Amino acid sequence: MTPTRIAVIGGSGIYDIDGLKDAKWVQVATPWGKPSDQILTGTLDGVEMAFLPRHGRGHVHTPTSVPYRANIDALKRIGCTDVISVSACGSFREEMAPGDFVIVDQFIDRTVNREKTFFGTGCVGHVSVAHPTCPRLSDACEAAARDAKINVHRGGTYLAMEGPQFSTLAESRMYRESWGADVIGMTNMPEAKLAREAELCYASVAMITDYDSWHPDHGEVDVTQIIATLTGNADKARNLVSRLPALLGAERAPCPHGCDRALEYAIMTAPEARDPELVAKLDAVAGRVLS
Ligand SMILES: CSC[C@H]1O[C@H](OP(=O)(O)O)[C@H](O)[C@@H]1O
Ligand SMILES: Nc1ncnc2[nH]cnc12
Repeated sequence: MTPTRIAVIGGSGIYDIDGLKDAKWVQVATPWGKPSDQILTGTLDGVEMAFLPRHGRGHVHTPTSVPYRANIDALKRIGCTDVISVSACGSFREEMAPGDFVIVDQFIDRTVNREKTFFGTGCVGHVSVAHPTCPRLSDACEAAARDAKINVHRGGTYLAMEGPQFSTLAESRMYRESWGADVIGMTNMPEAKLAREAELCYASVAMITDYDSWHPDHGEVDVTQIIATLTGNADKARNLVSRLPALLGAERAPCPHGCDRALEYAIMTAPEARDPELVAKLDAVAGRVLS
């Protein structure tokens, strides 16, 4: 058993969490640049917690400019073991209504303008993301949502788009009808891929704010409508997060799905061919297998 440290990455509308004991905002330096903001650390029910606002306090970063690699490195560097992403999303399903939460289990990555890996020339690694979210952590998120009386759907495919503009009507219909996506957002990729490379368990809680633009009765999505739904969603998300420490516990057994061992056989580059500079940058993310 090893100590649990739960990280929460807060999306649009969620810039802090309440109730942390010994709460302190800390700056974490990383070889991948500055994270989106300082990280709020503390304990909740005796479990170590870390909260990072994805867009920064004041919502400074666009979905494209979020420093995804620095964020995941920083969380790993301070000892986080589990990462829960809480994000605002549009829905492609009538039954996934604004105000509902979806515990996402698959992604379609349509982002094109982001750094998506910690690896590179001189240290090549390939991890599997066939199952990009952690079932154990997703179980805890689902249980927390049910305890908090949130209308929650287990499982769903999240289409990650580049943004920052919302989709055209033709794209919205294609994602829904041909591609089978359930929800749409702009940030869970490459975050989930990077969490896997960093051997972190990752779960995604999608908070539905709108029906994107496909729904004949709801017209096109706009930010005013999203913000109106976000306020209620943010309170529900805080309630969900407050229940996680009791469900996950202060000590954790190795992940039964292997998230914490994702790099075991992933690195292809022969030790003598590795770039020492890149290997040094990978100290937090891949130190377990590189040192
Ligand atoms: C405020 S609407 C669009 C914006 O909201 C979502 O952000 P996050 O995933 O961080 O909650 C969506 O992905 C867009 O970035
Ligand atoms: N419809 C939508 N498309 C993309 N990102 C979103 N975030 C919230 N609603 C969204």
